[in-house]
Amino acid sequence: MAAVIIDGKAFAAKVRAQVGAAVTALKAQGITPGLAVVLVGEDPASQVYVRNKHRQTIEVGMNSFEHRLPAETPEADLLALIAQLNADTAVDGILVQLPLPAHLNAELVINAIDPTKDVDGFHIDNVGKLVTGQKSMVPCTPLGSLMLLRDSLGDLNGLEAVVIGRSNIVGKPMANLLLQQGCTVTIAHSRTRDLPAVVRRADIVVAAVGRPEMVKGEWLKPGATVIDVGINRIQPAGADKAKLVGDCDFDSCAAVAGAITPVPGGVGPMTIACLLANTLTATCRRYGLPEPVGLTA
Ligand SMILES: NC(=O)C1=CN([C@@H]2O[C@H](COP(=O)(O)OP(=O)(O)OC[C@H]3O[C@@H](n4cnc5c(N)ncnc54)[C@H](OP(=O)(O)O)[C@@H]3O)[C@@H](O)[C@H]2O)C=CC1
Ligand SMILES: Nc1nc(=O)c2c([nH]1)NC[C@@H]1CN(c3ccc(C(=O)N[C@@H](CCC(=O)O)C(=O)O)cc3)C=[N+]21
Ligand SMILES: [Mg+2]
Repeated sequence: MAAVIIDGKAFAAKVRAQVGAAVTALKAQGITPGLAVVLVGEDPASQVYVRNKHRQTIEVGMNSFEHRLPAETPEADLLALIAQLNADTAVDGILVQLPLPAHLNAELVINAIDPTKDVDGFHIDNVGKLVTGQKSMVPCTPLGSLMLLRDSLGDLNGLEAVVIGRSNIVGKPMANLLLQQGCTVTIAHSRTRDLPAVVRRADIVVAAVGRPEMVKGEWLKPGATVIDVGINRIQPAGADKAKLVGDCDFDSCAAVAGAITPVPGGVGPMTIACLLANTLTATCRRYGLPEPVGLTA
């Protein structure tokens, strides 16, 4: 049996429609949510994401504020911009695109953001709240991945989950969310011994590695649900155009999995949809309004 292909692009469109409807209702009360995105430097991939975020922010009816700074921007200037955005009443959400140029201390910069406006959920206050089960802003990629898993599988209690990757932006928050959902969670990484054997026990595999097509179908338990977070641009031999692939070898995995997200069209679109959902959530909390249903963890 071939796997169900999880349509993240379609799911993300539904999330954005729900966000858009909520924004329309807020605007009728005189509130327009605003998202500020800060991009330092000229990384081409980052430019594409920032452009997509801007377009989709406008499409759901929010205000979008873009701040593009030169690669050599001094840290003090970036911190001053963040202080200004923290104080700006038109700004409900702030995202600083990562990675930052090497001379900037990303940890310091992220922790300078007002945690209630930290729509990436990377501020240490939000990380601590997520780990201890307090209400927080949840990182967009893990939140979007969880929405897809709950839609595919329903109740996740008792399931074996293996998260490959232990980064602060994907692997660790994903593992914490799955733990909260009642999964038995294993976090694998570059030091893991016998990764195929670890992956084989999983009902849920989340691959966030950054290695093109690394996870093979033979590693999977038949029927497993596979969330492929990886975004890798590769140059296939003989082809003239670069191609986007995930961290999973799609064809061999789809032959064994029960369900799998494609790349593109899987987790990527959910990440941006959840960024908008988090901006809406931040706005509702700020005004003491009820939070949107189904858009938080
Ligand atoms: N779809 C989306 O919206 C998003 C996609 N991404 C993509 O997800 C992927 C992961 O991103 P990110 O978490 O930032 O990446 P990082 O490079 O920060 O982390 C990668 C993790 O994978 C582990 N790893 C590397 N090689 C191996 C290996 N051979 N076996 C097992 N584990 C390994 C590393 O282990 P160790 O810690 O030991 O070094 C590390 O924990 C990338 O492809 C990125 O482009 C990222 C963000 C959003
Ligand atoms: N502060 C911060 N927050 C982030 O959330 C953040 C970041 N920095 N830095 C970079 C990563 C990466 N990321 C993606 C978002 C959307 C797609 C996406 O929409 N992907 C499309 C394809 C897009 C394409 O063609 O390149 C898809 O998978 O279908 C991918 C990757 C967010 N990130
Ligand atoms: Mg406003």
